[in-house]
This record gives sequence, C-alpha cells and structure tokens, in this order.
Amino acid sequence: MLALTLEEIARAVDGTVHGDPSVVVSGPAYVDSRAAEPDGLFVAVVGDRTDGHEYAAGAHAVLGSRPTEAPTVVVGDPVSALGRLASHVVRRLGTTVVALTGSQGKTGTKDYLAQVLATAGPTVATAGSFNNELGLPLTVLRADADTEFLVLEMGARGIGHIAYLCEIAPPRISAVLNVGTAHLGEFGSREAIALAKGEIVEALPADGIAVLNADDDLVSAMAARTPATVLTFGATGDVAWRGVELDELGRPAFELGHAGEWHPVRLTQSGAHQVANASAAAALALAAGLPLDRVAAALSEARSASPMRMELHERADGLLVVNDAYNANPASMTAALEALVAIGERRARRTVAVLGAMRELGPTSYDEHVGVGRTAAELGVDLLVVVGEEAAGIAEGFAQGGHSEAIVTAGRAEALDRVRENASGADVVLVKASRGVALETIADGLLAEPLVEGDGTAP
Ligand SMILES: CC(=O)N[C@H]1[C@@H](OP(=O)(O)OP(=O)(O)OC[C@H]2O[C@@H](n3ccc(=O)[nH]c3=O)[C@H](O)[C@@H]2O)O[C@H](CO)[C@@H](O)[C@@H]1O[C@H](C)C(=O)N[C@@H](C)C(=O)N[C@H](CCC(=O)N[C@@H](CCC[C@@H](N)C(=O)O)C(=O)O)C(=O)O
Ligand SMILES: Nc1ncnc2c1ncn2[C@@H]1O[C@H](COP(=O)(O)OP(=O)(O)OP(=O)(O)O)[C@@H](O)[C@H]1O
Ligand SMILES: C[C@@H](N)C(=O)N[C@H](C)C(=O)O
Repeated sequence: MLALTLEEIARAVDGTVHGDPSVVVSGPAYVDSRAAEPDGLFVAVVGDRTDGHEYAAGAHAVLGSRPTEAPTVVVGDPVSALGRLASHVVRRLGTTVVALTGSQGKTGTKDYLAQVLATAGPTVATAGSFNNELGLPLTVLRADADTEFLVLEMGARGIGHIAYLCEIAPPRISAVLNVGTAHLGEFGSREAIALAKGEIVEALPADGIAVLNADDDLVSAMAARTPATVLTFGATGDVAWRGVELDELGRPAFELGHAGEWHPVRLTQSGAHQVANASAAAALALAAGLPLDRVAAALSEARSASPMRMELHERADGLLVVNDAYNANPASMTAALEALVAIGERRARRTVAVLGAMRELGPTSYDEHVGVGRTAAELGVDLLVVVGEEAAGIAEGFAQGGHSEAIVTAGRAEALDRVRENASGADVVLVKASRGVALETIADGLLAEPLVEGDGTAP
C-alpha cells in the first residue's frame, strides 16, 4: 500500500486518531487478525459471530469504530471508511484500473487477465472472489506505486452496488461478461441485472474502453450506456474465436482472433465456457495495450488460480472428480453438465452428476431446477444424484427428460454414500451447487476414500 501515517489516513477517512498519529502504514489492509500483514492496517469489523475489535491487540495499526489497544483511527463505519481510504489511495497511484463483472465467469476471467497482464508489468488482482464493498477496497490497498495494472472483480446483488465500487476505484477499462440469472431473486429480473452490471461501463471516461459480450443481447446493448470506445468479444465479436476443440479432459484448444490476426490458444481449464472467459480476458488485455500474440501465449500458460471452479482430480482407481462446487446458477449448471458429458464421451466414461440447490433465484427457482434436470437428461447424463429437498426440482426435470429415476438424497452425507455405492473408477463425477450448500465435501470425500485391493470400495 502507499505509505501513509495514521494522521493522513484519519484525514482521508474523516476519522480520529487514538494513539501515535505518526505511525506509518505501508502494508496492506486486512480484516482477519489471524492473517495479519506486516506494517498493515487491521480493519476491525463487527461480524455475525464476533467483534473484530476484540482481536486488535498487537496490530500495527487499526481502522475501527472504537479505540483499541493498538494505534487506531476511529470512524463511524470501518467498511465505508475503508472504501474512502481505497478511493484516496487509488487516485494517487498511476495504475491502470481494469474492472469486470458478469453473472458468471468473473473470477475465472479475472484469473486469466491477471496472469496475462503480469507478463507486461506488476499486477495486483482480486484475491479469490473478493468483489464487494469490503473485498474490493482490500484489493485496491494491496497496490502500490510500482503497480502497473489493478484488476478488480466487481460483484453485485442490487442496483447501485457496482456504481459504488466504481466510485471507489474508477476503471479506465471495464467489461461485462454476461447477464444471466445469478441473484435473480435479489434483482427481480434480468433487465434489472443488466441495469446493475452496466454501471461498470457507465463509469468509464470518454477515453476509456468498454469490453462487451457481442453474443449476449443484454450486454451488447450497454454500448449505448457508455461514452467510452466499445470493443466486443464473442463468436461474433471484435475479439473472436474459431476452431474450438475439447481434449479428453474437456480443455479447449482454439484460435483467438482480432483485426484479421489469429493465434492458437490451448487452455488448461476444462469446459467450453472457458473460451468466452479467455476471449474476454484477451479483449481486456488488448485494451490495456498488450499484443495479441503475447496474450494468446499467456492464456495457454495460465493456471487455475481459484478453487472449486471445474477443479479436476483423478483418484488412484481412475475415478475422475470434477469439483465445480463454488456456486451455481442455471447457466453455470448447464456449462458444467456440458463439460461433464464432453469428458465422458472422450474418455468413454459413465457420467455422474451430483447436484444441489441453486440459491437466490427468486420465484422461478423451482422451474429453474426442473430445467437443469431436463438439461441433464437431454445431455445424456448416466446417473443423477440430487442433494437435499431444496434441489428436488432437478430430479423432476430429469424424469421429465425421459431418463431413469434420479437418486434423491436428504443431504451431503447420504449423497456421498450413494455415490460411493454407485460410482466406480470408470466414471467421471461432477459436483455442483450454490456456495451455501458446500458440496465440495462430497468431492473431498470421494477423493479421500481409502482404497482397498479387491472390490475397490472403502473399508
Ligand atoms: C467482515 C468479515 O470478515 N466477514 C467475513 C466473516 O463474516 P462473519 O460475520 O462470520 O465474521 P465473524 O463474526 O466471524 O468475525 C468478525 C470479524 O472479526 C474478524 N476476526 C475473527 C476472529 C479472529 O480470531 N480474528 C479476527 O480478526 C473476522 O475476520 C471478521 O472480520 O466470515 C464469513 C465466513 O467466512 C465471510 O463470508 C465474511 O465475508 C464477508 C461476507 C465479506 O464481505 N467478505 C469480503 C472480503 C468478500 O469480498 N467476500 C467474497 C464474497 C463476496 C460476495 O459474496 N460477492 C457477491 C456479490 C456481493 C455484492 C454485495 N454488494 C452484496 O450486497 O452482497 C457475488 O456473488 O459475487 C468471498 O469471500 O469470496
Ligand atoms: N462463461 C461462463 N458461462 C457459464 N458458466 C461459467 C462461465 N464462466 C464460469 N462459469 C462457471 O460459473 C461458476 C462460477 O465461476 P466464477 O467463480 O468464475 O464466476 P463468478 O462470476 O466470479 O462467481 P461469483 O459471482 O460467485 O464470484 C463456475 O461453476 C464456473 O465453471
Ligand atoms: C457466494 C456468492 N458469490 C454466490 O455466488 N452466491 C450464489 C447464490 C451461489 O452461491 O450460487
């Protein structure tokens, strides 16, 4: 972080210093004392389970809503003060702010983009999915005077969320990946989601660049909402792809093109949907001034940086587990099922889908779950295990799709037992549900399973 004294921080956030005002903060801000940063700023937040102020002792410096044993800048609301501090700092840095949003793919695209830009200069990017009013300022305050690119993932569950984040860190380049149905229950309609996501291009300056998905009508229409130059990505975009082929793990190889120039890309992440994310990252990198050949090469070198997104592991007996359990909405469920079937076809494996609830979908939630079940049947998934009553519609859709009965379980423990009974080393298993369902426990359980000679089942 830019080195600032507590006195300077207090001035920037309209706070009051309790303790030595000359203490210099040069490290990042953080919210968990168990992951303290040297010379950093501990942001004390009152949470659902405990009060961060209780853990301030020993901190180098604190931003909180009351004095602590450590040098503290006291403010009314530490989270909004953190936003003001980030806003103050980012305006003093010469870094290029690149922001992106969308209903799905933000983190994956951010991970691609961060690795591509890092080939051209020091880059700071959102850790994991730290993309809200707390996570974004924490990311900004990891940047310093040497940072050339600041890559910010921006999440939203309502109108104005992204506009607020753009006030903290105004982007010069920004992208909208897609408008799906994630958090539809919070927004009310896809049109409202589009209104919210488009705030990221409305915030651009006239000399900025808006990267929009040419294949998504709600996104391409956002061109009318920005003063910036528009650069599109997609099968029909300015930045396009052709010749997509999937290998036996569903990893795409394709040609990436722009302005008549084409270069090969071979991704190490599974799923045809990664092509759109990689192409969006390419468009953002081109907008930041990188040449297409370097972008294509860097995409092929990019490693998976965030867990539980199409995370593949093979067990000793050959069972292939696809842990895509970070979250779930209808579009990402469909993408994951398509990847599952693609792998099954290429490795001559039986396909097993272990699916739980998709949350925050609002009144159409049950129908959306039925739709996912129908998709699984139409794609030819061999065995479906449904986890929890909340996801029951998936089983109904599977039956409607003309497939044999799904195995419906009460919860994760029962589902793990059923998968252990029914899946063998010749299968590929997909595990997917919303974050709160935490189906990674099933993926972990399958991979942790001790194998015994003979029947290959756990003791
Ligand atoms: C403040 C905080 O850290 N919250 C996290 C904490 O929540 P909880 O209330 O349970 O905290 P506690 O009561 O346990 O502790 C209080 C504080 O004390 C600290 N502390 C505790 C013990 C100790 O020994 N030392 C300590 O210092 C502790 O660190 C607390 O600060 O834990 C939860 C479970 O792990 C976390 O989920 C919670 O994080 C909150 C939600 C958060 O906002 N985290 C951000 C850093 C973040 O960006 N998280 C992202 C997820 C963001 C997200 O969901 N994005 C949505 C869009 C959201 C739009 C937004 N505008 C909205 O309205 O929602 C999306 O879909 O993309 C992430 O984690 O990936
Ligand atoms: N372009 C896409 N189309 C459909 N599904 C996608 C796409 N990109 C990623 N996904 C899937 O969506 C899920 C979430 O991916 P990712 O974390 O990258 O999205 P996100 O937008 O960052 O999510 P969040 O809002 O929770 O941060 C994963 O299952 C991933 O495989
Ligand atoms: C965890 C949050 N980013 C998210 O994606 N929530 C939805 C509802 C999910 O978990 O599927």
